[in-house]
Amino acid sequence: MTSDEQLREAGTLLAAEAERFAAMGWMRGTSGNLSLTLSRDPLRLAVTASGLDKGELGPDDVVLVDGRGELLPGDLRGLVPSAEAGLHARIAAVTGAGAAVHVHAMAAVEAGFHWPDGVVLQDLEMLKGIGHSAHGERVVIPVVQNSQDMAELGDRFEELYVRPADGIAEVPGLIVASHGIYAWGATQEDARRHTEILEWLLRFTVRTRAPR
Ligand SMILES: CSC[C@@H](O)[C@@H](O)C(=O)COP(=O)(O)O
Ligand SMILES: [Zn+2]
Repeated sequence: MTSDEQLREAGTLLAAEAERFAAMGWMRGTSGNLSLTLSRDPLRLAVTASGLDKGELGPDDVVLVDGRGELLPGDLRGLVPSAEAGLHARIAAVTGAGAAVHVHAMAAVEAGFHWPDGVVLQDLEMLKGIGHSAHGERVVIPVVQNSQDMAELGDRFEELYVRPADGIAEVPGLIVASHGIYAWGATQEDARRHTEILEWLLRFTVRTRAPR
């Protein structure tokens, strides 16, 4: 069972994370959302509430959702789960992530615009920060078309997701075209690191390789 106390603890953590991402300009206004996986069986996530200024969240601005991103009954506070809670839940279910971050970082949106079939990264030291080799490995950040239907977006994500195998790590990120990026990890610190490093990699790639 997930207690009110656990939810508040998650809220405290996610509010601090959101403030950090907002300060970087990646969660402008109400954009972006965050989740923590609180239990696996059944799948339960703490997810930021919808429509709030993500730079000003407090410990109570999270809700508990199920494996489809739906609000658990019994929460009478009138908060609505993030419109994208369903994709957070799918990412947690498919990848086993303990935390997921979604931001509208411009570099990710630009990269998705230039390379709608996936953004190829290679021979960059920062690739080590997402668990890949700095040399000689071709890493593709998948890009899916945007949708307002989270089940559809989840299916598009699953079609492209490659599980870790043969000593090769997963790619812990997904670009949603004309929208933003998701990144995840075992812990909130891992999800944050992946978000920040992916943003760097994408910004560098757009600056150096995008057609002008
Ligand atoms: C300007 S925010 C657009 C939203 O539809 C969405 O993409 C988003 O990132 C935030 O939605 P939210 O429901 O507040 O979690
Ligand atoms: Zn969004």
